[in-house]
This record gives sequence, C-alpha cells and structure tokens, in this order.
Amino acid sequence: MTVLRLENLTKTFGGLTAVAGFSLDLGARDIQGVIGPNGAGKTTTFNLLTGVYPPDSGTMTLGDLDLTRLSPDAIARAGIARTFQNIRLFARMTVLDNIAMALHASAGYRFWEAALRTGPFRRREAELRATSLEHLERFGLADSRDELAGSLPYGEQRRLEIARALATGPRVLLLDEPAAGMNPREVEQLIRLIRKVHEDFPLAILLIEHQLPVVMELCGRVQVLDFGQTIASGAPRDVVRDPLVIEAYLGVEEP
Ligand SMILES: Nc1ncnc2c1ncn2[C@@H]1O[C@H](COP(=O)(O)OP(=O)(O)OP(=O)(O)O)[C@@H](O)[C@H]1O
Repeated sequence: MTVLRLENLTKTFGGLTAVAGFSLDLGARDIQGVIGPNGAGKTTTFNLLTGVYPPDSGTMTLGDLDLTRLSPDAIARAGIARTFQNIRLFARMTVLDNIAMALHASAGYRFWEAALRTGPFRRREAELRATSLEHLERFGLADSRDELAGSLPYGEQRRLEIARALATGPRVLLLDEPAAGMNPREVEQLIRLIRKVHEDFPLAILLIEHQLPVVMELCGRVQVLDFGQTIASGAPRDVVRDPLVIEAYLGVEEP
C-alpha cells in the first residue's frame, strides 16, 4: 500500500531547474533512497515535501491527503518528519527537553492554561516528561537526559535528532544525509539504528545519502538524480552498475 505519492514535482529557482518531474511511490513500510552528485536536487526534493517551498507543478499526497499546498506545520501534523543534513537540535537545552519540546509542539496547549500553569497543564507536563523519558530509553539515551544536547558526541546527536523526529509518531521519516561526517564505526551504528527504527515503528523511510554503502544496506529501491532529473531507479545493486549513474558520479565519458 502506498503511503506517499509524488507525481511530477518540478521546482525552478530563477533560470535553474533544481527538480524536474520527480515522481515517487513510497510503500507504507518501504525504505527507499535518493542519491546523486552535489547539486542534483536531493535536498530541494525534501524541501518541497516538507512545505519549505511549494512546487511549481506536480502533486504530493500522503494517504488520501493532498499535501501540495500545505504549510510545513500542517505537513508535519499530517505525519511527515525529517532530520537535516546539518544536525538541528536545541543545543543549549537538555536531551530530555529536546524530546519534550517536540511533544509539546504537537500537544496543542491553550495559551492561558500554560500561562496560569493550571492543574491540567501541570499534569500534562508531568505526563510529557514521563513519555519523553520512555522515548529516550528506547533510543539508549536515557542516561544522558540531563546533558545539553550540544555536548553529546556526534553519533549520539544524530540519534537524538532521529528520536525527536519520531516522538510524534510520523508515518514517513525523511533522513537527509544521516551518515554525513561520520566515521565507518559510526556509520555501522547508524545503519543498525535505522534498521531498528524501521522494525519498531510502523513507518516508511526515505533517505538521501552520499555514502553508497548505507543505501546498499538499507534501501529496497533507490532513485538517482542528476541536474534535477531522475536518471535511474531500481534495486541499489542494479542502479550502481548503470552506465548513466557511473558517468554522473565519476564523470566518465561514454565510449
Ligand atoms: N533556495 C534556493 N535558491 C536558489 N537556488 C537553490 C535553492 N536551493 C537549491 N538551489 C539550487 O538548486 C540545485 C539543487 O540543490 P540541492 O541542494 O537540492 O542539491 P543536493 O542534491 O541536495 O546537493 P547536496 O548534495 O550538495 O546537498 C543547486 O544548483 C542549488 O544551488
């Protein structure tokens, strides 16, 4: 069953076509990848999908819901969560508060309840902290709950960012180059983490990645972008042998 369908998305900036006719069907339990050289349009695709900018043309649907013109907030509420190429955490807040903030944002408090700190508000605050702690436990981060997020080692910051994205129960998780800046040991741990997330949570994952081993290990299907165009798609082991893909990556001239 398809959870996310993108049809013919196009986005231009001035005279530059960043994404040209991008289409994708993501099954409810798929892990799919998007790869391509620098500037190929990968991050722009995620920015369209999360409502950072509207597409010039094309449609995006999540289940029965048309996402195409929705705001980033509405798209997040509908069930699409993401992480960023450069980790975005509240670095000066504690690990626990980073999760609590994500839950808070989706809890929908009324302003006066929060301002007056009424009984129901305090009760929900306590519940929120308990839920946040449980969530941290699942990700092996409970012992670091009182540390500042910015002081965690890089691999754990990435884990916290993924934990935060999952706190509100999304149907689709977008990971933008999760292995960027990681050493081989951290990459191994990340692959295990993403596998476990996929086993434990009922969601689909769409992954942008430069490091091919990550894509080869995790993705059932991969799409290759070059100058905004999809130049190949299919099983990772077939796609990496495609002459067009080799040329795009290595700049090899065809004979
Ligand atoms: N907001 C913007 N305004 C103008 N041009 C943009 C904007 N965002 C992206 N671009 C351009 O669109 C093209 C695609 O960029 P994009 O960031 O999507 O590529 P990418 O595949 O994610 O690259 P990288 O691997 O380097 O992150 C690039 O030429 C980029 O300069």
